[in-house]
Amino acid sequence: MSKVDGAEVAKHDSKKSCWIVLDSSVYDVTSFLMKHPGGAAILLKQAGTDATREFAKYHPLSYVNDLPPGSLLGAIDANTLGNLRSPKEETLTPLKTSDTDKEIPHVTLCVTCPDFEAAAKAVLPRKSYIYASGSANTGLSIKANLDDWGRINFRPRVMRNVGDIDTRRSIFGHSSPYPFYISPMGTLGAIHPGAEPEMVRGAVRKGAHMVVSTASTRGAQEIMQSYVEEQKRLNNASPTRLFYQYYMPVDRKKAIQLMHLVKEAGYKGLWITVDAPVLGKRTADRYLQAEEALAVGIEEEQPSEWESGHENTFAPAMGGRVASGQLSPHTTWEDLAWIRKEWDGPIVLKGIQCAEDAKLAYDYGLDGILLSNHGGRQIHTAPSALMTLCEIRTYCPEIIGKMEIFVDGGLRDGSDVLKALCLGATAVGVGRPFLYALAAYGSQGVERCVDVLAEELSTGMSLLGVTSLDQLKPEMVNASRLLNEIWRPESLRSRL
Ligand code: HEM
Ligand SMILES: Cc1cc2nc3c(=O)[nH]c(=O)nc-3n(C[C@H](O)[C@H](O)[C@H](O)COP(=O)(O)O)c2cc1C
Repeated sequence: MSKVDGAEVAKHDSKKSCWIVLDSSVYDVTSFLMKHPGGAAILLKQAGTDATREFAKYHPLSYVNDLPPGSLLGAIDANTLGNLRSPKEETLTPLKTSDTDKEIPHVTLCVTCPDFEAAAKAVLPRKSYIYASGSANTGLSIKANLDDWGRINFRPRVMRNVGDIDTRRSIFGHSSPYPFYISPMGTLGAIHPGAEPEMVRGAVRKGAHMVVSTASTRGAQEIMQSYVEEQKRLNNASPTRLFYQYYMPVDRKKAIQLMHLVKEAGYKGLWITVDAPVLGKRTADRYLQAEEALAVGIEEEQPSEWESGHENTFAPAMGGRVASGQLSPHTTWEDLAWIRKEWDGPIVLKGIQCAEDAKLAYDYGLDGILLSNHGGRQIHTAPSALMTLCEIRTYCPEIIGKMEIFVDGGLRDGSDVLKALCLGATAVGVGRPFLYALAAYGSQGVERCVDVLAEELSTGMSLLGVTSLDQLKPEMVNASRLLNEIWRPESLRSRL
């Protein structure tokens, strides 16, 4: 293939013809513009330029293999790089760029989870902050997540010799110093240049478990490699284990390939996300996309084929990739049978939002469920995980203690973890606080965030009157407000 001149690439800078350079190769992405799950605007902004640096924030290089056949035009002529266009002017003022020389408080000044958000907001580009903080529709789901932790009160016991506190908890037999773990979050390359491996290093140093997202910037094997290296540095002393969050590829063969790859890499459990058959309406992202589209001269961006969730020509092609965030609207409970054949480790359904599905998951023999509404990013006016837990306590209490039950969404104080555990949860997932800590301080921030939560947790235990987590009981909390508001069947039944 002949070399392509930078001046020629620079000419193809519109939606009629859009070329970009990635890792010294020139690609014609014109036919891919409307198929790109991240939108056409971001590609058009890079049209005629070397997009390698921007691309690496979001994707592993292997993504180029998923471009339509014939997209590769050849290698860029290295002597003509100066003729390339520079990316279109950033018309949206970033909050600030992600350079590390920005003034942010010293990490020790972060003493609560919200402090990490303030620090992250100061360093993250606007697009990244919107991606992280965003939620669905009018924001009522995320509001319920945040509020409901405060709608349960403790019922502390006193004079109980609480000098010696043990906060340990196991997840599928893997002990951790804490009953909380880092939730899976995609595209961490847009949050910190070290992306997922940087988060992993912080987790390993503190012994916290972490669930890795299918939509990670770095591949599943590379992330596991960073885990192995950090463990080695610590003489394999860290109890941290990595689990894998699984967005099911639409194509069965690719779905199986991905599962095998994840298993071989050493992930300890599969957390299948079931609350995202299609992407929720991420309102703040939509405003931004519209602004970006206008800035590059597309009046209105149609939802990409992938986003619309209909028959989907793109997703199957992405299926076998190590890291790709595709959603399959076709998954049903029946799929669990073949998944079980391919994956012999623990399986958790992530995104259970009512007692009926919790019971079904139990009947289908799942190892665990995660009560979650995806951090308020999927369905509008979703129940909080605590509300769903109260529903389970009321309508199918028999499943509590028989399978591992996790909750996530809106946890911002370590002592709140105790409320979920009193009501029967195994552990709590924490998302954004870790993401913000990573954004502002890298792995050091992740460590600090673990410390903040752990200290609040341990203090909370002493003040509640317990010394170990197995002493927690439902009567140690007053959950009446949530219990009063749970769903009631129209015809009275006491069990599902
Ligand atoms: C060249 C081939 C490309 C392919 C096959 C591709 C594929 C994808 C896929 C599958 C997603 C969905 C989420 C995920 O898996 O992470 C996505 C999202 C995204 N992509 Fe690309 N992409 C390409 C190029 C680019 C380039 C050049 C950029 C930036 C310069 C970019 C920026 C983004 C962004 C910002 C998102 C949204 C991330 C999010 O909100 O989660 N992509 N892309
Ligand atoms: C920026 C961001 C990205 C996320 N990406 C994923 C993902 O790729 N897969 C997934 O199952 N959940 C994802 N989630 C949801 C989290 O796993 C978790 O359910 C949620 O963040 C918990 O709420 P919290 O952020 O309020 O703690 C994401 C959440 C955020 C904030």
